[in-house]
Formats: sequence, C-alpha cells, structure tokens
Amino acid sequence: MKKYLNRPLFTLAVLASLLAGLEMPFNTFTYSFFFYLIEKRLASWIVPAIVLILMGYALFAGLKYWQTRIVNRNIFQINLALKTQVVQHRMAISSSIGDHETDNVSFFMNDLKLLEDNYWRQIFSLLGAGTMVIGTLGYALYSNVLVTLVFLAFMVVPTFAPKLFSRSIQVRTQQWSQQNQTLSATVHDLFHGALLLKRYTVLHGFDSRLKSSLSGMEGANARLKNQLALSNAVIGFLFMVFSDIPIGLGIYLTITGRLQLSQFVAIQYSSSWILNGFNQIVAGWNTITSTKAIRQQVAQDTTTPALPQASTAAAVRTVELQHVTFAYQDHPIFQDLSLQVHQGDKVLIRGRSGIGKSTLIRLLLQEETPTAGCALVNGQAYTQADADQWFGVVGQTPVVFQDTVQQNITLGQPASVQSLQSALAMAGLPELATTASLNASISEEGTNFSGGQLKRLEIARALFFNRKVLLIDEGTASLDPATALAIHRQILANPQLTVIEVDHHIPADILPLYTAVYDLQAGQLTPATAN
Ligand SMILES: Nc1ncnc2c1ncn2[C@@H]1O[C@H](COP(=O)(O)OP(=O)(O)OP(=O)(O)O)[C@@H](O)[C@H]1O
Repeated sequence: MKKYLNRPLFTLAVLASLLAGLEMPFNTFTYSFFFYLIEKRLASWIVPAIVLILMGYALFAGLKYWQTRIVNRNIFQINLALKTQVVQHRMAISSSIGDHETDNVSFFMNDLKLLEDNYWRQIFSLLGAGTMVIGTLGYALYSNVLVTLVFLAFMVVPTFAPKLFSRSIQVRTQQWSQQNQTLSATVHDLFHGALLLKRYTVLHGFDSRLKSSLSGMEGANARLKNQLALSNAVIGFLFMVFSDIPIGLGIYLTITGRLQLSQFVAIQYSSSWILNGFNQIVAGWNTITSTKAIRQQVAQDTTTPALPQASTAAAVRTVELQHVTFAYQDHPIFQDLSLQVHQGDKVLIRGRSGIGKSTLIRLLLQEETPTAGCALVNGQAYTQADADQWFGVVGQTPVVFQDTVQQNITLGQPASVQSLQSALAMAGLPELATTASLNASISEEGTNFSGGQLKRLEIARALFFNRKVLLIDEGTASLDPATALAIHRQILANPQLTVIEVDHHIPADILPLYTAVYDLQAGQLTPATAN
C-alpha cells in the first residue's frame, strides 16, 4: 500500500498528527497546574496562566484544523493514485464487453470507500492517538514514576483482548463485501430493466430478490457493526476494570502524604487519557485489520499488464482459420473448420442462433484458443494484441461512452478535423462532422441516438483507428431493412476494407454486395448457393 503514498505529503501529515496529538498532554499539564496553583496559593499567577493556556488552546485548535486538511489532502492523493490503478488494472484484464462490470463497480464504490475510512484515516488517527499516549505518559512519569508504572502494569492486560475478535471481524467484513456485490448486481438489474418491468406491469416482480439482497447486505452490515461493537464494549470494560484499581492506590498514597495532590491529579487525569488512547489504538488497529481482505484484493490490482503501444499495423493480406476445432467445455462448436479471406474481401457467414458465429469472431480476435488448428494473418500466427491492431469490431450491442460524439470516435486520442470528417463520411455519417455535432453528448447507452447512428458511429471509430479488417457480429440485425442496406452499401463498397460479417439473416438485396457467403452448420463452413 506504501506505493500509493505521496512521501512529502505523508510526512507532513505525520508531523501534523503528532503535533495535534500533543493537545491532551497539554491538557493534562494545565489541569494539574491548576491544582499546583491552589496547593501553593499563587493567586497572582491566575490571570497570566489562564491567558497563556487559552493561547495554547487556540494554537491546538489551529493545529487540529491544519492536520485535518493535510490528512484530507493525503486521502485525495492516495485515492487518486489507488483508484486510477484499480480501474486501469481491471479494465486491462477484462476479456469481454461488460466483463464483471457490476462486481468491479461495487468494489470501486463500496470496498475502496471502506478502505479510505477504515484503513487510511485510521492510520492518521492512530498516529495522533500514539502521540497523545506517549506525551501524556511522559508527563505522568515525570510526576511520579512508581505510581505511573503501577497504572501501566494494569493497562497491559486488556491490550490483548482485541486478538480475540480480529478473526471474526475479518470474516464478517468479507461477508459484508460479498453481500454488497450481490445487492449491487440486483439494484443494477432493477434500474436497468425498470422500464421493461413497467411495460409488463410487473414492477414488483423482483421484489423478493430485492428484499433478499437488501436483507443479506443490511444483515451482514449489522453483523459486522455488532461484532465491532461487542469487541469494543468488551475491550472498553476491561480497560475500566483495570484502571479503577490503580486509582484506589493513588488516592491512598495522596491521603497518606506520599504523593502531592497535583501529582496525583496529573497521573489520575492522564491515566484515563492514556487508557483512552490505548483504547483508540487497539480499536483502530482492529478496524485496520478488518480491511485485510480488501488490501489483498487491491494488491492483486497493482500490476497493470503492459498495454500494447499503438503502432502502424502491417497490411492484412490474408486472414485464415486453418482446420480449427473448438469446444466450450464438453460443448463442441467447430470441427476442422477452415476459412480464407483476402484483403478487400467482403465475407458473410450465416448460421442459426447459437451455432457459433460470435465464437468464430472471438477466435479471430484471439479471445478464445482453438483445441486444434489455428488462426493466421498473412500466414502467421498472431497474438490478441496484434488482433487488436488489425480488427475493428462492430458488435451486437454498440459500446458507447457518456461523452461527446468526438470522444466516442477518437476514444480520447488527438484527432484532426480531416481525419474525423473522413471516418464519419466513410461510415455514412457526414452530417455529424460539424463542430456542434462532434461536441454533442451521447447519453447512457446512447439512448439519444438511433440504432443506425450508433452502428455507424462504431464503424466510424474502427475507420478512424485505421483498422484494416471489420468484424461485424450481427451489426445490423436490429435495424430496419433500409438502414441496414444503406450501412452495408457504405462499408461493402469500400475497397480498402476487408469485412467479415456474421449474421443469422441478411436480406436478399444485400447478399450480392459480398464477395463470398458461407453457411455455418454442424461446426463447418460451406459456400452458400446463390439465393
Ligand atoms: N463463454 C461461454 N462458455 C460456454 N458456452 C458458451 C460461451 N459462449 C457461448 N457459449 C455457447 O456456445 C454456443 C455458441 O455461442 P455463440 O455466441 O458463438 O453463438 P451465435 O451463433 O453467435 O449465437 P447468436 O446468433 O444467438 O448470437 C451457444 O450454445 C452458447 O450458449
């Protein structure tokens, strides 16, 4: 976790926490000092003493505010670095569209928030509590070593108590985290499908799932809080038991004249704060321990796989599947399937739903590995990173970001107006090439754009990124015939582009635009007869 710290800022926060933690020793000193003034009858010191003490309190008020600001600044920096890394890592390891989306969002929103409150902020409070204990203890020892040591001896015993609870707290934190993920998935589904449920007039159809997810999460939350409360109650009680016994001894020593009143007051007053400080430290340590599972998870997220550097990809002269056999577990999909596509070809692969059309695209993208045979480009084996350089994918569901049209095409890359205009024109969206349209926002899941526009936007994106081969997975299946025909005319007429399209049904008027049409049946490809 250390790598997320900004060292100078962290050092400043340590210094600020240490200084702010001196307030209680100062408090102890002033309290004891009042009894010293009474004991010695120093009436003339009262006004200057109070003025100085008030100035001290003003200083500590300022210090505490400064410390909070520095801690918040640290949390800001830590969260910036840590959350960026977690998001980037999880994005880099995702292997399909929407992969673990709900779990990742839940981890990001809930677990990382818990890490902030129960780990990072606790570390800074522990530092303050540590200084308070050391400073107050120092002052008590200065007052009377023997009596202070007696107090300390009694304090040691209850510090072992938290160990009794740390394991059960950890388990309950894990359960809470799991229940949170389940609830996030449920709530995500419900908000996502709200309109659909309303249309079927079954808005309450998933009430039992919602209640079960909610009660699972709230129950786990309550059990975690209860366990923390039980742990803290037991620890607190033990501290009180072990603090009252030495207080009795102090009273006895003062009555019998072996201890001055101001010394006893200093030790007695400070002992409760030392105990309190210890209490805070062990409870804080307990809370920090409860984040172990999340920290382990974050540690796994610390290595972001190196992303391939964008480079000028070589021309794609041929794309092949050579004698490919593939199965999902024991579910065979392809058996000795071969396909050869040349630069500029426009190939359509037809097949009924579930026959393996999307799987064929995933094999070309190297997202799946054949059990026999291989995918080749220019006669050579290639990696997933190579595939990403060559292939532009237009999927069944468009992937759009809640950002401007321009950002959706360029994905944050710098772009010349000319390159944008050219990509949009080739994709059949020349009307979007104006400044106003490029700056227009696309809403969640592209609901303010038509299905045809979104498909064209995906095509424009692939063309902007100069992808040589367009893999279209039922790209126009959801569109009306006229729009589907218009999009096909646009891309199938582009001589630069190699197109491999899979679809269960393509209207007859589009078929002549392909250079080859195959039917996928029983794990094999067969050239289609003209129809
Ligand atoms: N990750 C997976 N694990 C196990 N089985 C899978 C997986 N992905 C797909 N399948 C199964 O493999 C078969 C082929 O799936 P695929 O998505 O390739 O079909 P498809 O022809 O594209 O279907 P559709 O036209 O309905 O999109 C289906 O029976 C599907 O249930």
